[in-house]
This record gives sequence, structure tokens and C-alpha cells, in this order.
Amino acid sequence: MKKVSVASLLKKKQDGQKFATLTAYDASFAKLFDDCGIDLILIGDSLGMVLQGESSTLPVTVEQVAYHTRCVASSTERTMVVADMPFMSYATPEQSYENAAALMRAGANMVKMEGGEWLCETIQGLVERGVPVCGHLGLTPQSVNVFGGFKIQGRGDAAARQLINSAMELEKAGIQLLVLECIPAPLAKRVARSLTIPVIGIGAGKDTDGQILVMQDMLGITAGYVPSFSKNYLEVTGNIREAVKLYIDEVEQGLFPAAEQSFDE
Ligand SMILES: Nc1nc(=O)c2c([nH]1)NC[C@@H]1CN(c3ccc(C(=O)N[C@@H](CCC(=O)O)C(=O)O)cc3)CN21
Ligand SMILES: CC(C)C(=O)C(=O)O
Ligand SMILES: [Mg+2]
Repeated sequence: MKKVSVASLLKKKQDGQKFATLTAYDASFAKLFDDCGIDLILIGDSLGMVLQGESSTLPVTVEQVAYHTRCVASSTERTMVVADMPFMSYATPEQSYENAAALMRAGANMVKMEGGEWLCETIQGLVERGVPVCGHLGLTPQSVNVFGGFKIQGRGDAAARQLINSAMELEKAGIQLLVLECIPAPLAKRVARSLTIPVIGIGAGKDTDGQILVMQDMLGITAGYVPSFSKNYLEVTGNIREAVKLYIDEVEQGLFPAAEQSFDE
């Protein structure tokens, strides 16, 4: 089976075709998502919250993400595999090379890092050394202590301008995908239209090129807090495979996220 690549996601963007992605942390769900046609699986550092029961993503280590990346990569054929670089594992370019290498050796096709302009040198260095990079802007959960909680970002003209500038600088530095989390829908739409690369949203409205959800949220089995921008698809279908297929369908048709799962401003 032909593997999904950045080029195929870029083609979807250019053709105006939306795509669905999910987090996964183990072989069984990863295989199920791969079978259902999920284009990209993220081994998110959300695993600290949904697997370990922590109240933030900060305790997660590179070794833990590498372990779960191995679990996912070993059972997937078609889907792209992206691994989160955990908190403080990419504070300097040198540190990022070593830690990204561990995740790539574990089977990732790309690594994801949270942050703006300060990351540009790191991104350029990684790409030059053969590591594809996905950016992440908006509500970047590793900065929860700076934000003072999991709060919507990018509200107001100044914050919006700042986020658009950051996105353009990251693209120039070499990211091939960008995640936008928990920002007003109109801002996410502007960013997606301003960039050539595919933009994947979570709590960022329906006008990004792709969508991502934490798998436990879309199955309604999350221990702890469930963000308001998620939707329980298992409740609708009563069957996991059908839930995943319905999610893909709703994303492709532009039905998810609806207004109730988006922030206007
Ligand atoms: N289960 C789960 N789902 C996620 O989407 C997720 C995680 N865990 N862990 C890592 C991060 C943290 N995330 C979060 C967590 C909470 C909110 C939250 O409380 N959002 C409020 C908006 C707050 C505001 O209005 O400013 C919401 O209503 O959704 C958002 C993202 C997203 N990620
Ligand atoms: C919510 C997604 C984008 C993420 O970073 C994670 O699952 O850790
Ligand atoms: Mg993450």
C-alpha cells in the first residue's frame, strides 16, 4: 500500500480536499486507524494526560514518546507517523538533533515542535540533517505555565498578527506541516490561506486543511478534562471503526468541526 507523504497532503490542500488525522499511542489503534484511512497519526505528548493521568504534558520524556512511536510505527503501513518532541527536548539545536534522532529511529516520519520564531534555527538544522518538521502554534500545551492555563490563544489584532508572522517564519525555516491549536476560526483560516504547506487544526475551526483530535476524546473515553472543541463519535455510532469512519467523513465534507466545536473570535 502506498504510504501517505507530505506531498500527498500538499496535493490535497491544493485540490481543496480536507483530511483527517488522529493521535494514537499503541499498535492496535494505530492499525485500526491506518485501515480506516486516517492520513496521519501523531504520537502526541498528550499521552502524559490521556495515558499517564498527569495534569499537563510536561512530565513526558523522549524515551516515552519513542516507545509509543515504536508501538505505532510497527503496525502502520499507509499512514504518516509524526512524533511530538516533548517539553525541553529541543531547547537548543544540538539537543534537538539528538532527541529527534531517537524519535526517527523509533519509526517517526516527522517530528513536531511547539513554538515560533525562536525555533527557526533548530528547524533549519533538522531539515538540513534529514528530519522533516511539523510546527505547532496557538495553544501550545508545553507553555501552559506561561499561559496560566489551557486558554484560547490568538485573540485580538496584536496576537493574531504575531501568530501569522510566526507561521510564515516557520514555513520559511522549513516546516512541512503546521498544527494550530485552540485559536479563533477566522485566524486559522487566514493562516491556512497564507501558507503553502498544509495546516492541521484542533479547536481552530473548519477552514484549516486538515483536522486532528486526541483519540480518547473522539471515542469519549478520556479520563479527566475533555476540551470543548472535541466530539464524541463513538456515542453516535456505537462502534469504534464506524466512529473513525464517520469522523473522516465529517472532516472531508467540512461538517466537523461545526460552530459548536469552534471559537468565533
Ligand atoms: N484529552 C486531551 N485532549 C486534548 O486535546 C489535549 C490533551 N488531552 N492534552 C494535551 C493538550 C491540552 N489540550 C487542551 C486542554 C484543555 C483545553 C481547554 O480547556 N480549552 C477550553 C478553552 C479555554 C478558553 O476558552 O480559553 C475549551 O473550552 O475547550 C484546550 C486544549 C489539548 N491537548
Ligand atoms: C493535540 C495534538 C496536536 C498534540 O500535540 C498532542 O496530542 O500532544
Ligand atoms: Mg502535543
